[in-house]
Amino acid sequence: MAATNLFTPQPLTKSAASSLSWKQPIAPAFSLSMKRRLAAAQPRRFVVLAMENLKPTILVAEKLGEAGVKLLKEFANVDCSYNLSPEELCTKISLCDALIVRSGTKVSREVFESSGGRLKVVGRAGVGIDNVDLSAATEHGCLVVNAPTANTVAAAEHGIALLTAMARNVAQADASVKSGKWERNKYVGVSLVGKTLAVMGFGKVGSEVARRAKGLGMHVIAHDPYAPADRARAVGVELVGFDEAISKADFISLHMPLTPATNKILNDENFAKMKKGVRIVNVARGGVIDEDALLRALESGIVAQAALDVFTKEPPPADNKLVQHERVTATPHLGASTIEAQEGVAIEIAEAVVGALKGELAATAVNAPMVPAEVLTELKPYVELAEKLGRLAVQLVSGGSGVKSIKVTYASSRAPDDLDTRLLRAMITKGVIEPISDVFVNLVNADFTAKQRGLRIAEERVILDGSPENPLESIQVQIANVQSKFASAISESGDVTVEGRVKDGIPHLTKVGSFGVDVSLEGSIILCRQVDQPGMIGSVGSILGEENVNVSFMSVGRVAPRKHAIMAIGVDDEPSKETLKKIGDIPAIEEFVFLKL
Ligand SMILES: NC(=O)c1ccc[n+]([C@@H]2O[C@H](COP(=O)([O-])OP(=O)(O)OC[C@H]3O[C@@H](n4cnc5c(N)ncnc54)[C@H](O)[C@@H]3O)[C@@H](O)[C@H]2O)c1
Ligand SMILES: O=C(O)[C@H](O)COP(=O)(O)O
Repeated sequence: MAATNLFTPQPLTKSAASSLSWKQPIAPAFSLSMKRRLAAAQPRRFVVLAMENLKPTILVAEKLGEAGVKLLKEFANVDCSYNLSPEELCTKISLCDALIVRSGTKVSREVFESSGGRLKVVGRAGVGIDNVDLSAATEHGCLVVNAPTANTVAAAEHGIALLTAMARNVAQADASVKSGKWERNKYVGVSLVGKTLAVMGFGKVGSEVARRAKGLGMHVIAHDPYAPADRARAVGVELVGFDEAISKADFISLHMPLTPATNKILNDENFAKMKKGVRIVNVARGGVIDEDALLRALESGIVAQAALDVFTKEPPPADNKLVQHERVTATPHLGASTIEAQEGVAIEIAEAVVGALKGELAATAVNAPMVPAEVLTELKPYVELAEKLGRLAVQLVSGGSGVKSIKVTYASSRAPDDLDTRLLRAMITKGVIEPISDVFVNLVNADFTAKQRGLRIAEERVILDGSPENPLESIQVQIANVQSKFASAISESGDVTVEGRVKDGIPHLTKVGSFGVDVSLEGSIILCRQVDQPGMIGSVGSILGEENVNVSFMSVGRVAPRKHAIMAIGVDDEPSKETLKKIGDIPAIEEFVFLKL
């Protein structure tokens, strides 16, 4: 079975994409067979150029460590273009399959819109993804991945560097000495030992800062509404409420992401709650501090000093009053800038982007479910089954019926917690939406697209007795409140119903309406309802045979002998209209439908 590519996103046009299967890795699928064909047919120079063009293109818009660029080049054409204006980025992006940025590039909605559907992955070479419009990425089915771990230590070390440098006026004293002065009394500092440090945001960087600050003899408390208390306890840190943290602290170090909830979280109201003479370090994001309020707090003496690596606008304007302030130490967003961190980040993001372009699920996906590789391997045939059932169900609906409500029933012997259905739901959504629209659906945009189209998908689990060896016994897809072009597809519940299961790793259709069938879901399917009588299989088979349509499978499901039956015929080729008409003209056939998988 081909590798499952869960991220194959929107090619430029749907017709151009029809040859590209959801399950084919983007570049390798092209390159292997196409390269061989080109090599056989074309002069050598042309072949090289053609092969280059078949590789995906990755735009690296900010400086990335060499090791990462090298990794990217093994897989793709890499365009390293730094300092692009927003307009230049929008122009270039339509030629790129992936984009890699750091914090200096705004990946706005316009970027996704300008990509014309070609952009499949945005890689953020670092942690903070506040410079990427995640909603726009999701709406465009574009995966966003980041490199969340490789710069943690660098950021924590920079936080500690700023803390100690600020307390001892290192930057100010250095500038003074360089200007020829010797001001020993002016730059008397404060000690850290025994002082209380409030770490705001006890995640990766925050906990590393806490660990180091404890080593400096500080009393460390932390505030993080989402951090587990045992993780804090393990570092010897007490988790406290926001007000308690900021009011008890001699030093405050910020380590939370910039979100609507943390935007300007240090504002006039909260500065007023702080101890007079508090010192503040920010290596998180400029936006978590109201910079005007900080200036006022510095002027009023509430804040004695601040050390800032990040600013609301980067770079800050040259006359920025905070940067110019005597009691502020400023660095140009250097938290992640060590040789070691940049090499690590570059490799981490290159691997994530290449993996995503190959269709692998990224462990650092920001806007898609992260599914462990072993779960994905196990679910692979069920993922295929889910998409095909969606595709079949929607093709059974009469035009104009308006598909609005889908019920999916998963029958499994596993406990509900052991079955992650997000992938399956996404693929059913893809199967249902794609045949009836121009929208391309993937794991990233499936839920969004369903919601946007007013499509409700209800999921139900049926827990079976038996061995939980397989993740699922069957998947049933029902579309409610619709007419069917094949009346027998309506089950007793009144819904268009199809059900399938995986047998020996191959998806099978096992039920249509209330009729049991058994056809492997490969190629296409003809469904006929007939009066159950001898010779039917032969009649249909010979019409198809005369037209050279290869039959892969046939199965008959009936309510009772000599009553109604459903014949499901798997075909490798699409029969002509005339052939289908001849089948329809067989007197015992009451209705039939041709369904493409
Ligand atoms: N200056 C730099 O170069 C640099 C380098 C690395 C990271 N960063 C920034 O540092 C921050 C932390 O990075 P990280 O890798 O530790 O991320 P992380 O996700 O591991 O940790 C962030 C923590 O903040 C917590 N949090 C969320 N909302 C909060 C709130 N309202 N109040 C308190 N805590 C809250 C989260 O629960 C989480 O534990 C991010 O903003 C990141 O962009 C900056
Ligand atoms: O969020 C991050 O990873 C840091 O802010 C680093 O940003 P940078 O990659 O622009 O240095």
